[in-house]
Amino acid sequence: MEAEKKAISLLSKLRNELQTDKPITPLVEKFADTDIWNQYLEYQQSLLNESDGKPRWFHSPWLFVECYLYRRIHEAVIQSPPIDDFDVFRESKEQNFFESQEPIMALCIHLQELKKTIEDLGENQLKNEFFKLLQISLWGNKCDLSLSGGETSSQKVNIMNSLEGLKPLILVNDTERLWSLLSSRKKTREDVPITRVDIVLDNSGFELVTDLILADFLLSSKLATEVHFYGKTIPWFVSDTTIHDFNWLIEEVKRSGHKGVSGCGVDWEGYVKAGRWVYHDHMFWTLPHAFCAMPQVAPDLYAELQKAHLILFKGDLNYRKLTGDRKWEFTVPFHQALNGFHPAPLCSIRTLKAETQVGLLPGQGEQLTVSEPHWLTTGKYGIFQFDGPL
Ligand SMILES: O=P(O)(O)OC[C@@]1(O)O[C@H](CO)[C@@H](O)[C@@H]1O
Ligand SMILES: [Mn+2]
Repeated sequence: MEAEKKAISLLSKLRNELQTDKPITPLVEKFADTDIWNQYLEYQQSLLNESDGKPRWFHSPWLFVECYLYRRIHEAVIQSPPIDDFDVFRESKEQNFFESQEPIMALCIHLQELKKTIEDLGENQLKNEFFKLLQISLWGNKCDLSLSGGETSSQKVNIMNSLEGLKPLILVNDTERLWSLLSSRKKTREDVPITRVDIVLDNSGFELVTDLILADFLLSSKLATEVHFYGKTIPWFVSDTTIHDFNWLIEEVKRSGHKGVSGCGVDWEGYVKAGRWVYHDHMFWTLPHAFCAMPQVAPDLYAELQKAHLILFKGDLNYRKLTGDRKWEFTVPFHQALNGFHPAPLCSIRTLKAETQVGLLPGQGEQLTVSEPHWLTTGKYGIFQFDGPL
């Protein structure tokens, strides 16, 4: 109880600093990333003129301040042993999973049925299934909990029946590029025995299920031979996936009373055990840096990503970090906005929840602004945006 009281008082102090626009203060508790965070704060300070004073909550770049908020929440917890490994968002993540039971069941059963005949599918049928599961993983990204302030944001209906209707909402659709990359590698499998797809995960709960279904399909269809996942090392943006969430979810799926569903859990655990699914932790994902800083800040992680043949970046926050969260013109090419970040061919799979979007056709963004002023932030629209050699 003493520890809880301490954590709560640190959190109220944090809330007060935020609400009254106090200066952003250095982190105090020694942790693996503390020095890097404090250096980044100094860097933000160095961007200001002397008369501007210190970085503050209402005046510093949103990406930095928002990441800092979640890092400070974590600091309040690690300063309060013995509850220093407590995940303050765990309950809402688990609730999201349980509230999405029906569509989860429908997806798992669909996958199990598909796998029974997958060897006999023709090229076009396989491609259609690939596109379907990609779209499910895209719309799964609607279900994050930070946009709804932690309020329930689960998936209630079976999304498979809605895909056709949602297609016009995909503003950039580079899925053909993903297909041609993976299917041409598969055709030359004898010369290229390994195809590695890396997935930089976003939210746990329903979205993670859609990502694991896609990852299972990649192996079952032989479009990939191994899938590597990246999650967060600390609780992050309410719903983001940690290793605990990843293992917990597989275990829950395995424990389902429905055979089709539990079969998925058994297969997924098997992939992990066999090393065909590999989960990686790295503190870089919970730093405030844009991804173009990765070669300097986390060269080991950059080198790991370079081993992939395709990297899928799930979600809105990853898109903001890919593009540096800048106010780009809508027509700036994605390649340019990546600002030198090209570890391997990559694709952002994201529903739009923040005001950064590049790679649109001339006039496309302006037209949307006229008809729907909030199109950038509601999560209604989505993109598959690819960058890689033609
Ligand atoms: O990365 P996700 O889960 O798709 O979305 C997270 C996110 O949309 O939630 C925040 C709103 O509170 C945004 O800053 C952030 O980009
Ligand atoms: Mn998220």
